[in-house]
Amino acid sequence: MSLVIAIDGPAASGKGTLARKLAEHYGLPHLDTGLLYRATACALLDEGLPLDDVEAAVEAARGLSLTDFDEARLRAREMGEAASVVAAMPPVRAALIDMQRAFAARPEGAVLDGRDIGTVICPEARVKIFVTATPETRAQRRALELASRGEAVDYAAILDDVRKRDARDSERSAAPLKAADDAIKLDTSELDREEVLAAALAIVERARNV
Ligand SMILES: Nc1ncnc2c1ncn2[C@@H]1O[C@H](COP(=O)(O)OP(=O)(O)O)[C@@H](O)[C@H]1O
Ligand SMILES: Nc1ccn([C@@H]2O[C@H](COP(=O)(O)OP(=O)(O)O)[C@@H](O)[C@H]2O)c(=O)n1
Repeated sequence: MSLVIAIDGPAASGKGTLARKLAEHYGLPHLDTGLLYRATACALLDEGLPLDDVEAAVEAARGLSLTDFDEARLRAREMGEAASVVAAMPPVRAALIDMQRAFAARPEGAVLDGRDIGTVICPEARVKIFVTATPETRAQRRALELASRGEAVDYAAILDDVRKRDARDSERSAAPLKAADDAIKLDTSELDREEVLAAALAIVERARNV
């Protein structure tokens, strides 16, 4: 049986890092679904269009190619903000569903991370993990990440971004950020990357052996 692992959680909780490590461990393909929303927003910004231009956003979403992302650019601070604006529009989410489900349907399985993987994209996933950490921890991690990429960082502004994005992602009506009822919560505030991986592997192995 194929192994689909759904990882969800708020901004900078460590979803992507964990998803990458799990994918490597199990030899599965990984899709960071946040990049889809970031790339959609980026296409609008590049064309000088407003982020609330639904038609243009849907067209940009439909035209995305999974192998064609400029990650360095997409992971810039302002793209996270812009992504959460386009991600609140139901037609944009609808335009991205098939691509994500097709990825998850690969015969060997897949690891996907985002906000709605366990709830909407892969409700039948064998393993669902909801990764959390305090806003302060997440802001600190994101500040370190952006600084290491050469972005000027202001911890207070990043904490403010994290809080605003949590609110926007949780309060929207379309696929809001929330743990699926059958997701296992993993608080990473006090754990380093290896400890998070070890805890997640224990969760996956338990789920596989049920
Ligand atoms: N357990 C951890 N402890 C410390 N730093 C972490 C941990 N997990 C991830 N990070 C770092 O925090 C930043 C955000 O992690 P990332 O996996 O990109 O989060 P997300 O995908 O949830 O936005 C990255 O720089 C990553 O290396
Ligand atoms: N499955 C997903 C993934 C991301 N998103 C949106 O895209 C934005 C950027 O997602 P991301 O996962 O790249 O952001 P970080 O958690 O890495 O900061 C989020 O704030 C969400 O608004 C979403 O709505 N659904």
